[in-house]
Amino acid sequence: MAPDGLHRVGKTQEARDSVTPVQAKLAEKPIGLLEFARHAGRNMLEVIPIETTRQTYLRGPLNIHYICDPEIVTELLVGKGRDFPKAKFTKDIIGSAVGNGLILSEGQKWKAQRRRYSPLFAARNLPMLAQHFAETGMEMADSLAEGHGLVDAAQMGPAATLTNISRVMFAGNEEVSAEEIRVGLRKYFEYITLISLFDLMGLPSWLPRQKWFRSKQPVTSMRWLARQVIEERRNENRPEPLDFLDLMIAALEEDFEDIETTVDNLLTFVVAGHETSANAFAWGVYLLALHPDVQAEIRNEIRSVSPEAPITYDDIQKMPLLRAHIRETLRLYPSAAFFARDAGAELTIKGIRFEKGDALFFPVYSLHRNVCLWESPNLYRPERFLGTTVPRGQFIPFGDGPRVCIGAQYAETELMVLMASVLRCIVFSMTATPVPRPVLTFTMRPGGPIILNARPI
Ligand code: HEM
Repeated sequence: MAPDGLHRVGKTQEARDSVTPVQAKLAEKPIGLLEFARHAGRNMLEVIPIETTRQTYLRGPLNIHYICDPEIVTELLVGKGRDFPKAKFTKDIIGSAVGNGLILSEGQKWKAQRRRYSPLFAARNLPMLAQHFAETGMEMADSLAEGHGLVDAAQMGPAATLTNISRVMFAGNEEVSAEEIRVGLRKYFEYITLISLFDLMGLPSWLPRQKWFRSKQPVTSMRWLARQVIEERRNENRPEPLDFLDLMIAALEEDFEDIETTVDNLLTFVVAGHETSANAFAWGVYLLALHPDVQAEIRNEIRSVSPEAPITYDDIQKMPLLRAHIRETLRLYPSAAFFARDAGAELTIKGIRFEKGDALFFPVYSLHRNVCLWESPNLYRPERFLGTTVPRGQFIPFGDGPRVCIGAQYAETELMVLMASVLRCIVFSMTATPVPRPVLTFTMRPGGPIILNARPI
């Protein structure tokens, strides 16, 4: 323990602080509505004012509020504003892909679904899910060991989390092949990544969107595939749940949910859980390549717990440094870098007045790098999350309150198992290829390839 009570990891703090991980380019000057629409569809980070990293509250144009004050964040997400609906534009953007599932539904419909699905994500199911994640992790480690050379971290993440989804949600079907699912999911993700400018501008939903012309075929096919998978598994009548889909079907049988809502939720979990975890994995590997000293310490931690056998849920409970690394990764690169609510009623918090209908923006990227809240916010310091508690509302990669991410523990388990499986036998290092800035469309992802060296030990 260092004299100031903080853990220090690896080399001297100064040596590590000399490297600043890549940052987003936020808007340096106020942006008009047309410019907003032009940039937002390409990269939403470009329209978030840079002041949001220097002050904790900013009044935007029209009825927009940018909120980075932890107390206001908490009051809006957990306190008086907790029932405010998701922003209408979120629904316009992803509604056609995920329907009225858990992410987008409101009121009684949302409550019933949250009650139904919460037990699926409970801690008791995580060891079973971890087994599937470990299988993917071992395969990834083997293929990296064989490849012996340059890798694109931005591609490794999506490949691994897509395999995990196929394993825990679509596995074991005879009628629908794994290849069909893989191709279907890829096209489906291409479709939802195309955020429509009109959606962001809040124009009427009957105006044509660019993505309509790209055809809704991927969504229709994916819904059809999901329905097939559910029906087929339902007919199997498995005595015990072996994966996530079994758990969903048990909920369907016990609670008489209609099958279309189950399809909505299967796709909701696929959408919410694939790209988010994939990006975190990519950024996490990049940060460790940038900080070889921390990488070596984490590797020692993993190997002292489990040198060879598949990583289990119990194993990752004994890896505090790896957990701190995942949290620091999600602070610097929160996959959900921005989310929003529409004020459902008039409310005053800390002297700031929110009118009914106002747009409440939570620019998580800026909150997590705000100079008023964090020491050296742009530097990678996993020890921030070792033995210290961050004030509520200051670190919200998974949101907070009743609509907090239902998959938060699933995601942390997935990320830790994948990282542990790979890091204990592969060393990542930087190359001369520049690292792209983050880009935010549906989630915040690397704006291009992150080329690293991967060397087996
Ligand atoms: C690193 C990975 C992940 C991140 C950063 C993340 C982030 C978030 C955030 C910030 C929210 C709240 C949004 C809001 O309040 O408007 C959310 C909600 C949600 N997430 Fe995640 N998520 C991740 C992984 C997952 C996974 C793996 C699943 C499922 C398998 C999932 C399913 C959901 C669902 C269903 C909701 C909506 C919950 C509700 O409204 O009741 N997420 N996520």
